[in-house]
Amino acid sequence: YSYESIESIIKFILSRTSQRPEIGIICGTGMGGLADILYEKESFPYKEIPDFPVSTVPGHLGFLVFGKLNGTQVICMQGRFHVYEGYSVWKCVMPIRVMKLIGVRVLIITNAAGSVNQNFSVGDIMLIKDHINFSGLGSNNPLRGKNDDRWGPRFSPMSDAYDLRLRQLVRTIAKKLDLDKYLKEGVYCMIGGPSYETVSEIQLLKLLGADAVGMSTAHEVIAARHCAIRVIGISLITNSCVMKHDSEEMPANHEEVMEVGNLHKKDLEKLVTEIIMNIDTV
Ligand SMILES: O=P(O)(O)O[C@H]1O[C@H](CO)[C@@H](O)[C@H]1O
Ligand code: HPA
Repeated sequence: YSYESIESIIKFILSRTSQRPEIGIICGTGMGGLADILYEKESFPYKEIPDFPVSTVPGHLGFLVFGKLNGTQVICMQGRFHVYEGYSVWKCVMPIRVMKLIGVRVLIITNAAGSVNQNFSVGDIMLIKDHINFSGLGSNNPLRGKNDDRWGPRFSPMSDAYDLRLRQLVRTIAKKLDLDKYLKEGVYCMIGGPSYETVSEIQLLKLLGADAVGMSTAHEVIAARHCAIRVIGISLITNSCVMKHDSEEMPANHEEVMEVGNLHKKDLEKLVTEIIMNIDTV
């Protein structure tokens, strides 16, 4: 997508809504209900937006939702794009650039993830402090190809990808909401999927310093940071990864991932609502 092609998508969308949000949300698997915290909603099915990919994964509805929360305008992706769906990585992150041109300054990225850290439990919320972009380390990076400086520089730093002050805000809010017992902080590892990891792969990720694993987010964060959007990353721990060979533990499965997403939707809604209401303080 050229800069100009994103501009024409923007033209299509903005001619259909008067809302101009500065805060974005990406809903993880089973967390599409996060859009329910908004009122005066205007929803656009992805399939009706020119040049937009469509959602193909259960638990990802496929709507771009504009709405308000306590007077603050928000844009929400009810459904994200994964590389394993067959989309190129640059195509998966295209909506981030759409958000940028709409005026988004802060993006709250949520996902469902398996725990690698054995101190984490299902239902915990992991505030992402860093990521390991497993496939991106090879060369499957969303910024690969000709750089357009209107988005950002050729070489983009990532050592400060997960905004420190916003993380402090999330910690404070979690305490206030009495969610701090569920709040963990750690490193998210993005793998390509769609197969879940083998036991040896999980052991490898653990050695590398990963606390949770999933098949999304890192590429989105890279695209967001490239165009100077500040990022909050939140993983809901939906399953414990099997760490030992020949164990009787239940293997990862998408039904469980979606179910846990739904089960803890209220906690996430409370957290995200409070974040949005306080974001201007940082
Ligand atoms: O990262 P999100 O989209 O939340 O979903 C996670 O859950 C799915 C696997 O169950 C994968 O898509 C994985 O990335
Ligand atoms: N592995 C990879 N992706 C996931 C998992 C997992 O265990 N759970 C949710 N998304």
